[in-house]
Amino acid sequence: MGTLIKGKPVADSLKEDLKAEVEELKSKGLYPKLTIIRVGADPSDLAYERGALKTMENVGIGAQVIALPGNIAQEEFVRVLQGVNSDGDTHGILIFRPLPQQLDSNAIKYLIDAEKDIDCFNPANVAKVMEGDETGFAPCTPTAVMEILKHYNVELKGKNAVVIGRSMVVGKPVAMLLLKEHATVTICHSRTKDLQGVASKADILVACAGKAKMIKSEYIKNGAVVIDVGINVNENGELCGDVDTEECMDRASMITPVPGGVGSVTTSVLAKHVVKACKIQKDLL
Ligand SMILES: NC(=O)C1=CN([C@@H]2O[C@H](COP(=O)(O)OP(=O)(O)OC[C@H]3O[C@@H](n4cnc5c(N)ncnc54)[C@H](OP(=O)(O)O)[C@@H]3O)[C@@H](O)[C@H]2O)C=CC1
Ligand SMILES: Nc1nc(=O)c2c([nH]1)NC[C@@H]1CN(c3ccc(C(=O)N[C@@H](CCC(=O)O)C(=O)O)cc3)C=[N+]21
Repeated sequence: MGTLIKGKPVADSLKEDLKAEVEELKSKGLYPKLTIIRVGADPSDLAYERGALKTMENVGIGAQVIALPGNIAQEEFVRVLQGVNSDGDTHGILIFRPLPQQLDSNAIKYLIDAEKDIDCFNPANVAKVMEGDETGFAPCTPTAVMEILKHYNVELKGKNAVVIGRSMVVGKPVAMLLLKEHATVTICHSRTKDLQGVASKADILVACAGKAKMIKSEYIKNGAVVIDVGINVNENGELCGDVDTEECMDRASMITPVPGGVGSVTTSVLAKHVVKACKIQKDLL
C-alpha cells in the first residue's frame, strides 16, 4: 500500500524560504511584483489566478491582473504586452495559455521580455530548459513536479521515467528536467501504442494528459512513484487527476493527490520565479 505525498509541505517549505528572501529585498528598497495577463475568463485560468494571487500575498510579492477581452486583436494585445515589458515595477509576467485563436502565439512568444518570462513562453527560455541551463525559467508546473520529487527524496538517477503528455506547458519540459537528473525518459502521447505496456515499466510515472482517471492499476509498476499533474472536473463537478488514485494506491509506493498535489506547489514556484526575476533584473544574481 502506497502513501499519498501531499504538495502542502513542499509549498510551505518553498514559501518559508521566499518570505525571508522577499524581506531582504524589501530592506534594500526592492519590491518584487508579478503581472498576470489574462485574455477572456477561462475557468482553469481563473482557478490558477486565484491561487497565484493568494500565494503572492502570502509571501509579500506584489501582484496585478490585466484582464483583456476574449476577442482582443493582435495589435492591441502586443501594445499591452510591450507596456508590461517596459514597466520597471513588474519583474515577472505570466500570460495564461493557450491564447485564443485570433492571437498569434508564435509571434507573441518572442515578444515577452525573456528576463520577465517566468513561465517559459519565450523560446530563449525553452532553449535553456533543453540545454539544462538554469539561468532562465523552466515552466512552473514541471518545476513543481521536480520540487515534489526532491522534497520526498525520490532517487532519479538511472531510473525509468515515463511522461504521459507532450505539451510545452507540462509534458515536454518535465521530460527535460527529469533527463537533467539522469533519469531514462520516455515521452508518451495520444498516438503512443501500448501506453499501458510503456507506463508499467516506469519507476517514476508523470501523468499530464488531462484525461480524468485514465491511469488504472494495470499501468503501474509495483513500487512506482506516481505524479499526477492532471486537473480535471469529474461528473460530480469535483476536481480529479489523470490517475485513478484509489485503484493505483495498491501498487504505487507514492502518489500525489488531486487536489492538494502538484497544483498546490505550482503557485509557490511561480512566486520563487518572480523573486529570481527581480534579482536578475537588479543584478543581484
Ligand atoms: N497542476 C498544475 O498546476 C497544472 C495542471 N495542468 C493540467 O495538466 C493536464 C495537462 O495539461 P496540458 O499539458 O496543458 O494539456 P494539453 O491538452 O495541452 O496536452 C495534453 C497531452 O496529453 C496527451 N494525451 C491526451 N490524451 C491522451 C491519451 N489518452 N493517451 C496518451 N496521451 C494523451 C496529448 O497528446 P497529443 O500531443 O498527441 O495530442 C498531449 O500531448 C491538464 O489536466 C491540465 O489541467 C496544467 C497546467 C498546470
Ligand atoms: N502559462 C500558463 N501556465 C500554466 O500553468 C497554466 C496556464 N497558463 N493556463 C491555465 C492552466 C491551468 N492551471 C492551473 C493551475 C492550478 C490550478 C488549481 O486549481 N490550483 C489550486 C490547487 C489545486 C490542487 O490542490 O491540486 C490552488 O492553487 O489553490 C488550476 C489550474 C495552470 N495553467
